[in-house]
Amino acid sequence: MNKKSIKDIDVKGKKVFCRVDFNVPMEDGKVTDDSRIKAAIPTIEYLVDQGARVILASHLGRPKGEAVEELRLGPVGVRLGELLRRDVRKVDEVYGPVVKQAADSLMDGEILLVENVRFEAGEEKNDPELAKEFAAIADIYVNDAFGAAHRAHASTEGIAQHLPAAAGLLMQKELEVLGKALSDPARPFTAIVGGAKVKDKIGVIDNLLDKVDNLIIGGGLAYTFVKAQGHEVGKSLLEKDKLDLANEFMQKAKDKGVNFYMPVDVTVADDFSGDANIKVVPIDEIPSDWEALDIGPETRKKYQEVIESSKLVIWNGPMGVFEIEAFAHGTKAVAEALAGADDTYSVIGGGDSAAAVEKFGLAGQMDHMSTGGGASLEFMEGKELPGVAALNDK
Ligand SMILES: Nc1ncnc2c1ncn2[C@@H]1O[C@H](COP(=O)(O)OP(=O)(O)OP(=O)(O)O)[C@@H](O)[C@H]1O
Ligand SMILES: O=C(O)[C@H](O)COP(=O)(O)O
Repeated sequence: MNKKSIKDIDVKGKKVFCRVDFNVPMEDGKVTDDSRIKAAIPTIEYLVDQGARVILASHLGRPKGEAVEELRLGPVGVRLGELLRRDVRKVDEVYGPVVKQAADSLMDGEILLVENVRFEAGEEKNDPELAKEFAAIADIYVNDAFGAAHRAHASTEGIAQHLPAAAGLLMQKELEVLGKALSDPARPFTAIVGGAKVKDKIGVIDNLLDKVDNLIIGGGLAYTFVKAQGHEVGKSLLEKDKLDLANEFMQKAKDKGVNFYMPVDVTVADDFSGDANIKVVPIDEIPSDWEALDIGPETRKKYQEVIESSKLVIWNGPMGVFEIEAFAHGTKAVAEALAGADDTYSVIGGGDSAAAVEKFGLAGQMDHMSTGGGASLEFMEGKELPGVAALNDK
């Protein structure tokens, strides 16, 4: 990584404004998945151990510039305190005199959590005045919020213009793992791209076709490719305006010598529900009034073989409607193959694939689970992330 990390700077006794991504799911005022909080702990502990005065800031949800009671960071602070086994002071303001006073009264190694930065309209507008307010309470800026690094907001980008700015340990790890995968991958290198729509994955497929040995397609987006190959897809998801693009991608794969894997059989249903009638059919026999909601057993087997023979796999997007048990087999088979393949380095590109892996209880067996959904997607598209670009070069 060519950006400064917290290990390159002296933080002792300094007030460090540390942007984290604590955008976690909550229910009834309790955090229901704390993986993103856990992922930030190494940076927070490092700062504490070095004697920094730590000011943590995060967004939660999309409150659109005003205070929303359910999106306060109180429960997040409580969970963080439990995980760290330390006091985490929490203020109910994002910036201003109360926050400044709390920050100034921190002793070395103490931690303060400010309120949800998206309660301020200036956050998402990257308002320079808000960025200056953030900078005014600290000596150093650390960005550990990889999940929000694709956003050019006041606490992810603007503030870095006013303070020495370095990456946290999570940010550093995400950039190193994803960066190495794209620039110097172990081979055979396989990408698995699934999810709902081709539209959302155009940049990723295009960029990965320049780099991978194998590209596996699954999920709802597969059926636009299936149709482009001349098969009927019934009521399956189809983006008619992306048929030419699907053909272009398949041609590009051929030109580049990339093995392009598509479903050979699918689970179809007569309704989008767990109670629907379902059956497995070959890919060229999808009935006109049925919908393909998962890859079939032959496809699972083939995809598992490709995974097992790969040295590196990047996975983004589920293979089917994994939220419904009957259509979760394909996604589960991919997750299990990645978990079981000891010689395969597995990178899960955040978002729904990460949620699926968590749901199957296989997270601990993956080599790298990205904490970024949109951010890892943009990274895989080859885009520069503003929250990274703004940090100081080494
Ligand atoms: N065959 C299918 N038909 C309809 N929907 C599908 C199908 N396969 C997968 N999906 C749905 O696609 C959704 C995930 O798509 P999306 O593109 O949002 O995922 P992602 O890229 O993993 O996530 P994120 O955008 O959060 O990173 C899931 O809710 C899943 O149910
Ligand atoms: O959950 C995420 O992907 C990040 O926290 C970014 O959230 P956002 O999409 O609301 O900017």
